[in-house]
Amino acid sequence: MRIPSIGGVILAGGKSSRMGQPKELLPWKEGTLIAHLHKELTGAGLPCLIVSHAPETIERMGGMQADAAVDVVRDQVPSCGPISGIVTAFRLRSEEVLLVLSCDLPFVEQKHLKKLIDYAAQQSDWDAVVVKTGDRVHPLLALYHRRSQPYWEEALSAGQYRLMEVLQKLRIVWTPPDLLDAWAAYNANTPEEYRCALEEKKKRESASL
Ligand SMILES: Nc1nc2c(ncn2[C@@H]2O[C@H](COP(=O)(O)OP(=O)(O)OP(=O)(O)O)[C@@H](O)[C@H]2O)c(=O)[nH]1
Repeated sequence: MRIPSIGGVILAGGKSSRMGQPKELLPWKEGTLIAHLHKELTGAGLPCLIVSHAPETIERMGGMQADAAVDVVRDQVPSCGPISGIVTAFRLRSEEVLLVLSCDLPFVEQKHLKKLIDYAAQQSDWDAVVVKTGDRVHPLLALYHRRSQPYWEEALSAGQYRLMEVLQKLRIVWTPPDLLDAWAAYNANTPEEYRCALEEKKKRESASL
């Protein structure tokens, strides 16, 4: 399916209660997790929208490249979980397709995003292309077509905030389990998972010396 335009979206409006501090602002590489994701999205040639509960903090602390385009906005309907962010992004952006990322993906790189986009372009008639690694699905590492917007809007108005329930209504293409490796979709939700990501990063750095 030809994809005329794609916008990148990072959801960073969660409570981070398991992490105990805002996950998106954890140190990562030369900056923060969110700056890393912003860099990978813009590196893949996509404009970037960040939907956050604390836009001022992100603009101040994110360490994002000053020259790259980024919009940081608040949820239009706050406190309803990732669906709030997805609806806000569809309302504010005009692209046909949104590449939606959670803010806690330390190992996502532009090569993964490009693979996902290339794969999606080869598929037809989808509302969503969602990453699957092994038997795990990753609805916040996914492409959503503007055709899916009414389903997100409807869920938000109905107070039904579970991503998987919306997904059940969409025409979904799941990526083949080997398109992206499990590390690419690894989420750091807890201090333990963040430590584990830091160890993996160190291993990779020493392997590349
Ligand atoms: N814009 C926006 N993003 C959200 C909201 N809730 C969660 N997210 C984002 O959605 C992604 C997945 O969120 P979770 O990890 O399930 O939830 P969380 O609230 O961040 O973390 P926990 O409190 O530990 O569950 C993260 O990138 C969150 O920042 C919200 O209300 N608005």
